Amino acid sequence: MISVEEALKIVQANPHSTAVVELPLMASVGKILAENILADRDFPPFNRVAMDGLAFCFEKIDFQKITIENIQFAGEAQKTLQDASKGIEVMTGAILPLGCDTVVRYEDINIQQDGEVKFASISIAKEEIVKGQNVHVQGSDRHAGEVLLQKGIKISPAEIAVMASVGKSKVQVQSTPKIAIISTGDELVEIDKTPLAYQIRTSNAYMLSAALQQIGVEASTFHLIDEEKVLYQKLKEIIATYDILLLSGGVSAGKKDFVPAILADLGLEKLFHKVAQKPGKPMWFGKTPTGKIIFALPGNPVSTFLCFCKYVLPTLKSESKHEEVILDKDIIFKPDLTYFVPVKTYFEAGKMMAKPFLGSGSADFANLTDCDGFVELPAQKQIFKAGEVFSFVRFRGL
Ligand SMILES: Nc1nc2c(c(=O)[nH]1)N[C@H]1C(S)=C(S)[C@@H](COP(=O)(O)OP(=O)(O)OC[C@H]3O[C@@H](n4cnc5c(N)ncnc54)[C@H](O)[C@@H]3O)O[C@H]1N2
Ligand code: MOO
Ligand SMILES: [Mg+2]
Repeated sequence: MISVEEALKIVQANPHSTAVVELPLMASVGKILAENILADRDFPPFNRVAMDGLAFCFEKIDFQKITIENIQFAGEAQKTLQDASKGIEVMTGAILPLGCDTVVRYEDINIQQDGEVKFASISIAKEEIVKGQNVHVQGSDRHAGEVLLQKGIKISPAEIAVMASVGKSKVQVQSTPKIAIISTGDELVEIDKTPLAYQIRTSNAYMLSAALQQIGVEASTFHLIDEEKVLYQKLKEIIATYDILLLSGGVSAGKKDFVPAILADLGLEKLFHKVAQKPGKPMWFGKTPTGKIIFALPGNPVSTFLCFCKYVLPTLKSESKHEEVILDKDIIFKPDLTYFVPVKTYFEAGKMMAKPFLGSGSADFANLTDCDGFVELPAQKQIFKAGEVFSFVRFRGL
C-alpha cells in the first residue's frame, strides 16, 4: 500500500494528454491559454486624451486667454494645432491633436464667446498644471510586439479584454479533457426511480458531475452493472472515446468488485491500487498505452469524493492553492493511515479554524452537507491536538 504522498506524486507524474484546439474568443473563458499573445500595437496605440477639456502646447499659451480654434472628438482622424498659442477642445478617448502636449479638464477652465471667437481662461493656478497632464502617452502601458499573455495561464475576463484588444477573435487553448463518470453496482438505480428496499439511488455520479461543473468542466455519466462481460465491453467503448475515466465502486474485496481485473484485461497499466488513507484505501489509478487516465475510486460516497478532491481535481484545475486549517478539537486516530476528516471551517481572529464532523464513516455522505472539506491528518501521528495546523482539502467553494 503506498502513501498519500506517493500516490499524489504518481498522479501528478501522469497527467492526462491534452490537445490544442482553436476556439472563438468567448468560448475560451476559463480554459488554459495554449499560445503567447503579443501586442499588435502599442498600448495605448496613440497619445490618448484622458480627460474632456482643452488641449494646447504648454509653453506657448497665455493661461488667461486661450483662443479655441477647433474641437477633436474620439474616433475622428487626428487634427493639428494651427496656431501654437491657441487651444483645441478635446474629448476623452480622442487622439491628441498634433502640436498639443497638455490637457486641462473642463472643470478647470471658463469658456466665453466673443462674437465668432470662442476663448478659454484657466481657473486654476498655472503651478497646478503639469506639462503633459491628462495625456495617456502612446506605448506607456505596453509596446507593440511585447508578450502580453504567456501560454499556460487560465483565461479570465482580464485576459479576454487584452485578447479582444489585439484582435484575437480565435484563440489556441488546451482542449478540456473529455471526462466519463462511471458508476458501478447492481444496487444502484437512477435518481428518478423509486428504489426497492435493497436498492439505492446513484448519488456519486451527480456529486462528481456537480464538482466538475463548479470548475467549468463537463462530463458524461454512465452506469454499469456488476457483470464482467458488460463491464469489459462498455469500459472498452468508453476508453476509446474519453480522455479521463472516473469510476466509482467495485475496487475493493467483494466478489463482484470486478473493476481492477477488467481494467487489467483491457490492457491498462496499473500505476497503483490501494493507498494508506482513510477513506479511499481501495483506490486504483492507471492509464492506457495512449495516455488516457483512469481513476477507479472506491464506491463509498465520502471515499469517492475525498479521492476526487485530493487526486483528480488538482489535475483539472490550472491553479490549485494549498490551504491549511487549525483543528479546533482533539482527534485520536491510531491506524497507520492518512486520515481525512470532514470539517466545517470558520474564521476566528483571522485564522481559518476547522470543526471536525466525524459522521458515521465513509458512506455517510449526508454528513458532508455540514462541511466545507477535509482536514488531512498525517499517517505518522495518532494524536491530533486542537490548535495544531493541518492541510485542508476543500470541496465547497471550489
Ligand atoms: N473485506 C473488505 N471490505 C471492504 C474493504 C476492505 O478493505 N476489505 N474496503 C472498504 C472500503 S475502505 C471501501 S471505500 C469500500 C469500497 O468498495 P468498492 O470500491 O468496491 O465499492 P462498492 O463495494 O461498489 O460500494 C461501496 C459502497 O458504496 C455504495 N456506492 C457505490 N457506488 C455508489 C454510487 N454511485 N452512489 C451512491 N453509493 C454508491 C455502495 O452501495 C456500497 O454501499 O469497500 C469496503 N469494504
Ligand atoms: O475507503 Mo473507505 O471509504 O475508508 O470506506
Ligand atoms: Mg465493493
